[in-house]
Amino acid sequence: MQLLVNIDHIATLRNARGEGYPKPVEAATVCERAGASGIVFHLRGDRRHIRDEDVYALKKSVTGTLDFEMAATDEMLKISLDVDPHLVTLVPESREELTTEGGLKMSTVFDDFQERVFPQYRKTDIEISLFIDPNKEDIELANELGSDAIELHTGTYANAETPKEQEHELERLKEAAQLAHTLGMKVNAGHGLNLDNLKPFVDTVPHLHDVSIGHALVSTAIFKGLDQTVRDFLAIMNHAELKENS
Ligand SMILES: CC(=O)[C@@H](O)[C@H](O)COP(=O)(O)O
Ligand SMILES: NCC(=O)COP(=O)(O)O
Repeated sequence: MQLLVNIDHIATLRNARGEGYPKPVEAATVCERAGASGIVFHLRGDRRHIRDEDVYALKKSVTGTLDFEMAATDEMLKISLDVDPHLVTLVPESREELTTEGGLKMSTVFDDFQERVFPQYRKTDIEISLFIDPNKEDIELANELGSDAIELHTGTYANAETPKEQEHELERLKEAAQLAHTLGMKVNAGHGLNLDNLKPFVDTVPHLHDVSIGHALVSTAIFKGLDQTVRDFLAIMNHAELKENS
């Protein structure tokens, strides 16, 4: 299981004053030195946080996995093909949302992805991951498309208000991970994970490959420092992995 740190909100802070700091690329270096296996960024159509120049700077400096999250627009396809990250994670996106609000509706995007999107990446080594909700139909359609990976949207779990709801969401995520793994896809996950909800998640959900964490990690880092915070998230993930392998 790998921790990929999403550094979008380092850019949010940088953009708040336009002084050029903190630099996402410097944050990425600290995260990798602290043990993160890679970096995620979401280049939004409205460029509200990460900007094109950040993407190219990250491509130069990140040594581990570089995960380019994006909506599957022609503009983003072109940039991602030029940048050549290890992984693209396709997500739904709307300008009005504060953050990604749900997974891709695979039945809606299937034909377009099959005809326009997948063929362009299939000429490259870039792996494709689809950000989807933990349900059978979306996972099966992701597999039918030939996706390398899915990223399970953990937001509903993260926002669960009662232990019962949380348990229900964990069960859905567990079944979804098992199905995707059985079908031969990598299982990634992320959205809304924090130091409180990460442990039950990694203790319950099997076959996790990349777990991407951003907003809560960057927020915690304000108090604890980025290096220590990455180590604290990693400790939870490594402990779960040791338990699984023992
Ligand atoms: C796909 C996902 O769950 C998040 O990474 C989200 O895309 C982050 O975007 P924001 O940083 O704009 O919330
Ligand atoms: N893909 C999910 C991600 O990169 C991080 O999401 P969040 O922790 O910022 O909600």
